[in-house]
Parts: sequence; C-alpha cells; structure tokens
Amino acid sequence: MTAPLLDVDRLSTHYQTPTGPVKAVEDNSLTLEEGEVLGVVGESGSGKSTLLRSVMGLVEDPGEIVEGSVEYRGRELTTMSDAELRKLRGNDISFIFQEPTAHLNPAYTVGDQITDVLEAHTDLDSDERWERVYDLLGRLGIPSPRERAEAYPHEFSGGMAQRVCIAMALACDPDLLLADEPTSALDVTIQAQIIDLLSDLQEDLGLSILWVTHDMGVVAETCDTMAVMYAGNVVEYGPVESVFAEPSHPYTEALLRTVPSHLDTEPRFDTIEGSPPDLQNLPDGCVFRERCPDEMEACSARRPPYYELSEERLSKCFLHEGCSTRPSSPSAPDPTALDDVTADGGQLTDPEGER
Ligand SMILES: Nc1ncnc2c1ncn2[C@@H]1O[C@H](COP(=O)(O)OP(=O)(O)OP(=O)(O)O)[C@@H](O)[C@H]1O
Ligand code: NI
Repeated sequence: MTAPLLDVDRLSTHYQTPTGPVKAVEDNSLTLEEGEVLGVVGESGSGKSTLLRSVMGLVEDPGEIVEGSVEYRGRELTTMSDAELRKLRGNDISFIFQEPTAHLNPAYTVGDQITDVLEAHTDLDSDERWERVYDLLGRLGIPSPRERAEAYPHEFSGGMAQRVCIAMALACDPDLLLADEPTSALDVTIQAQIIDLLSDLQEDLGLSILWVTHDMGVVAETCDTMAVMYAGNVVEYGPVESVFAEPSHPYTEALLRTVPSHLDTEPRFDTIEGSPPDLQNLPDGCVFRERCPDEMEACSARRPPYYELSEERLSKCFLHEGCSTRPSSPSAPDPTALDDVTADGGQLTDPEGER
C-alpha cells in the first residue's frame, strides 16, 4: 500500500494563553488520498481552521502543535524548517480562505500578484508568466482576462475575487489545496458557482482538497471522505457515503438529523440541545457526553479512543467498544491506549510499523 498524500496522526494543537491551553485540536487522525476531497465539518469553534492550519505550519499565535505528526507524501511536516515549509507551500500545497480580499494585496494588480508567485516558484520567463496568468484567469471563468489582470483587487466582486485567489493558489500546479470555508462569505448563488468551479478543477487537475465547510451539501456533493469535528476532536472519520448512510457517532447522527435534506441545506447546530464544552476546560471522558443521548457509564471515565470500525472508518465513541483501537496520543487523557500497545518510556510504538 502506498502512503496517503496526507497522513495526520494523533495531532494535537493548543493555543497557549495566559489562562491555560485552549485545546483546539486534540488527538486527531485522518488521511487524505491522492486526488480525493476530504470535508471537515463541525460547528463554529470546533477547531476546523486550526486543524487545517496545523497541516502547513500556519497556526496563528499563540498556537502550537504539541503532539502528533503530519506527513505529506511520507515527509514529516511538523519538524520541517520554515524554509522547507515555504518551498512546499509554494510548489505543492496551497490555500484559499473565507475572505478573498483579505488575502490579496490592495496595492497591486491581480496580474502582478500572480506573476510574483510564478516568479518565486517557477522558471518561467516574464512573457510565459503573463501568458500563464491570462490562461489561469480565463480558466477560472474571469471574462476578458487580459484586461482584468490589470485591475486591482477592489475592482472585483467577492465571487470574482475568490476566483482570483483560486487562480493564484493553482498558479504553481499544487497537488494539495487547503480550503477554509472558501464560499461562506459569498452570496448563495455565487457560492454554488464557486463550489462547482472547485469541483470541476479538482476533477480536471486531479487535485486533492482538504475542505473545511459548514455545509453538508458540499460534503455530500463534492467530498469523498469526511471528518466530523466536535470540541477539538475529530469524532468520526470515513467515506462520505458510508458515514451518511450509517453514522457511527451520536454527534454525527444528530448533525445529519438537523439537515432536513442533506443535499441543499446547512445543518443547524443549535438544534442539538446544549452547547459544546469550553476548550480550556474540557470535561473528563467523552467531549460530547453532556449532550449525548447515548451516554453510558464508560463515557465519563476516560476519553474514548479511536475505534476502527473498518479499515477506512474511525469513531471516538464507546458504542464501538469491541472494535480494535488505534493507539492515541501519549499526552491525551486516554489510559486505554496502554492496553493495546507496549509503552516504552512513554513512547507509544505504532503496531503497524512503517506505513
Ligand atoms: N489565536 C487564538 N488564540 C486563542 N484561541 C484561539 C485562537 N484562534 C482560535 N482559537 C480558539 O480555538 C478554537 C478553535 O477555533 P477554530 O477557528 O479552529 O474553529 P473553527 O471550527 O474553524 O470555527 P469557525 O467555524 O468559526 O471558523 C476556538 O475556541 C477559538 O476560540
Ligand atoms: Ni474556521
């Protein structure tokens, strides 16, 4: 078996604040295969952006990865130098964000900004760079690309500015696109256009996308696999079809119930009774237990480990006790991991060895 494009293993990222750590990402595992789209869903504040930013060493201050690993094509990213990371970010991995204009420089034309990226990361000469810009803008559905390349960011509507950002992100032909709610700042009709565009580009270019979204419709329509986040924890991970058909975590179940027709509506997280816990003060046991209809005695004793329901599906829920577990992060409050693997000086060894 070849290594997945992206392999996140037992990753924890905390914001070290004066009042203690905010555990925005806690002991999370997921993988993204080449050419696939992985959707990350969860309510506001559940840690989606922090997870996405952790993947490329772009966590905002005072955040830091405190545990775990992120491998891109088998290369460990969490210990890479800034110079190496920058190179990878320019050539292999790129980003798009919610607010397109926040990521464009208002003082330069969009053509200048995209040619800058090309100059830094390719061997193209000036003429070739400009041809590439026109080509990209045209491909992204921007009319009259030669003229529009001379325009400044404020001369674009929100949807058009996001197209420019996508053009810039794709300029160097990346393999992996990290997209953090790229449509949620746009009008609904424009959202649909951008989603379709990304979806088409993904297919045409064989792109892999890690797509953070609130929108279950996006997940259902465009994603191959999904990760459901709750209070810093990816509580469920697996292929979209199988998770929709048979959610394994009570939170996923509740989430899917709140989407009347999961093809065209966003879930309303507030219809699940209660509110998520404070990430600075997480409860003992399962992070969802206070809102969970299936709470059992085991749930308050310790964090559920990742149960492997099948090769492709993970669930952090004691309902699946009996399934084999993935060893969890040594720092996580999860003594069960010690039952499954030998602890040598606190270091847990991966039972599968090299992957
Ligand atoms: N710079 C920071 N300093 C301290 N805490 C932070 C910082 N950035 C984020 N957090 C906290 O980390 C948690 C996770 O935030 P994150 O932005 O990753 O969530 P999210 O799921 O992307 O939310 P949204 O859907 O609103 O974008 C939140 O509790 C947030 O308040
Ligand atoms: Ni976010």
